[in-house]
Amino acid sequence: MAHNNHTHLHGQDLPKVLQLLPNPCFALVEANSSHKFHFLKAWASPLPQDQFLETHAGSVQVLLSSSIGPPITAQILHLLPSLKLLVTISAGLDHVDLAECRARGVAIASASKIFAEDVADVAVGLLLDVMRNISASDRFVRDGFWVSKGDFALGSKIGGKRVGIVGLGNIGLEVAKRLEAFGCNILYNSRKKKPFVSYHFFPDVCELAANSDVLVICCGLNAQTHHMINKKVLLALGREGVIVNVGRGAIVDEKEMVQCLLRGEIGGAGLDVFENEPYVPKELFALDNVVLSPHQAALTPECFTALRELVIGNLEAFFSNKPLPSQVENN
Ligand SMILES: O=CC(=O)O
Repeated sequence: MAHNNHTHLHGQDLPKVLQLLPNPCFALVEANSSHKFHFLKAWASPLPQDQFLETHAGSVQVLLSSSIGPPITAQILHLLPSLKLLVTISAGLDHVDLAECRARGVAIASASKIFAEDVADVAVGLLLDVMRNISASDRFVRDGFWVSKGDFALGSKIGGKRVGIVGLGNIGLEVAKRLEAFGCNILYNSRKKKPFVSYHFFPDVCELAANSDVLVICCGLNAQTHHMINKKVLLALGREGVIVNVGRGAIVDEKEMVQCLLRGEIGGAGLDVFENEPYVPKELFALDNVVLSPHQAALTPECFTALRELVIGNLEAFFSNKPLPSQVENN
């Protein structure tokens, strides 16, 4: 095809990066690197997605994705036989068919290192809030009850509490570091014992719950962790026990958790993630021992800037055959 628009021709010649859906973070990436990469937007094409992918099947080596929106399925990967790299702007990988990526030799770069500190801050914030009644106290004061009713219910001390971290990855380690400074005793459950930490390891999550005052869920969602925090684990955590979830909603059996909270079988919950977002079980709205947050633990402007740089770094590394800055293991 003859091109007389030089800039346009130049753009077409740049390495291609595919996006299936619009995303504010992809827009930031593009704003800073449109001179280096040609961003193909399936969502902006009049063609149906499958047809758009077929049109570019031979040339697309990189796909940008996020955990919001439709998953990266075997069917999508099948339509992209030249794909070599999936860059996801999430820490979680539960939206990706990892086995299919493995089978096709598609490398994955994620954002888990970037989000770890911010997510850990929110995990600790939720823990403090539930245990010291911060949000509930705020409502108490605003509603004028300090004047009309007097004292508010006591919270419990943070120092000395046994905190069981489920998933000692980037996020879990940051949670542990922060809560150690509060004087908590850190325990954990993970796929494998970590040789580089001295925290007590529990191979069984139910045992961990039975030995913890608080469980902080920091692991990824996969077939093994789906509903891993079931009724048995919740009952083992016990009447005073608090659950904090900054992983994925479906790691906890949400229906059982709601029942346990309603029956007083666990002490409280601080939740940034839910099974059916953005829908939150309504029963939770009336509970003062529950703190709710709209899956925003990772969302800070600082994080977005770092994320933009990380994505561009991965794209540059890939197209110049260098090691990827944030490749994840997919064995
Ligand atoms: O939930 C957010 C993420 O996985 O990054």
